[in-house]
Amino acid sequence: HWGYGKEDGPSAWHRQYPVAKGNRQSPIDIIPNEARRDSTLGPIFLKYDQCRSLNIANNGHSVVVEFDDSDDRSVVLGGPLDNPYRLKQFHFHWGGKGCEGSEHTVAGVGYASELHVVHWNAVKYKTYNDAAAAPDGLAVLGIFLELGDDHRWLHMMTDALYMVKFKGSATDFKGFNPKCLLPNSLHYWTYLGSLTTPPLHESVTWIVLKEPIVVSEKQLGMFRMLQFNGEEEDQRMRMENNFRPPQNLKERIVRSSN
Ligand SMILES: O=C(Nc1cc(S(=O)(=O)[N+](=O)[O-])cc([N+](=O)[O-])c1O)Nc1c(F)c(F)c(F)c(F)c1F
Ligand SMILES: [Zn+2]
Repeated sequence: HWGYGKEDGPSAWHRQYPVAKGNRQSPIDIIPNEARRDSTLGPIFLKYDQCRSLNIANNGHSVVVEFDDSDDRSVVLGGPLDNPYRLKQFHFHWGGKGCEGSEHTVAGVGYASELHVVHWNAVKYKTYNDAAAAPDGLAVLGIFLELGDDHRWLHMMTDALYMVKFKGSATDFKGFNPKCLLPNSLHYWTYLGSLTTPPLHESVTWIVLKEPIVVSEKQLGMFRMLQFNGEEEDQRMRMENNFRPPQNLKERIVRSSN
C-alpha cells in the first residue's frame, strides 16, 4: 500500500498510479509574480454556517474531519467555480519537528503545514467518488499554517487527536465549523490540478489562500502524536512528513484573484 516512507512514498506512487506523471498533478510551486491577475476572477464565498461535522478519523495518511454532505447546506462558490461545490471533509499535511510540511510552496518556500478543505460538484455528479474521478469534480481550498502564537480555535481539534492515535480509529466530532480555521483575507491563487494522495485523480480545481493562519509549534506537535500504523501493528511510525513535494507545472498557468 502507498505511504510516505522511502519504499512506498511519492517517488514510488507512479508504479500503481501512473497518473502520478500526468499533466495536471499537484501540488506545485506557486510563483506569485508569474501568476496571471485575472479581473474575471471574482471572490470566493464559503457558506459554512449550516455545516454539520460528523467525525474525526485517522485514515493512515492524515487526520480527517468528515461532514454531512447529504444536501447543499455547506458549499464553496464563486471565484473560478461554475457552481457550488459541497463540503466533504478537511485534513492536514505537515512536516517533522522544525522542518517544512506544506504541499504547495510559494516561490520555493514551504510552510510548516497545509490544511485542505475538500468539496465536490454535487450539481453535475451523483456521488463523491464519481466527482473525484471527473476533471471538474472537486474543489480543494488550501490554507497554509505558519508557526507563531497558539491558534485560538485549533485546540478544539487537537484536543481530540488522542482519540484517533492509530490508523483506522475514528470518533464523533460534532459542532466544528471550519470557518474558525480561515485567515482574514480570502485572496487566492487558483489552478487546475489533482489530488495530492493516491489515487491522484486529476479532478481538482485548487484554490490556495495567500494569507496563512498561525498555529504554535506546540499545537502542530500534537499532530505528531498520531501514528501511520494501526494499534495492532508492531512497527510504530509517527505520523509526520505526510506531504507530496511540488510537481511539474507543465502547460498550466496559475491565476491570481484581485
Ligand atoms: O476523498 C479523498 N480525500 C483525501 C484527499 C487528499 S488530497 O491530499 O489528495 N487532497 O486532495 O487534499 C488527502 C486525504 N488524506 O486523508 O490525506 C484524503 O482523505 N481522497 C479520495 C480517496 F481516498 C479515494 F479512495 C477516492 F477514490 C477518491 F476519489 C478520493 F478523492
Ligand atoms: Zn490534502
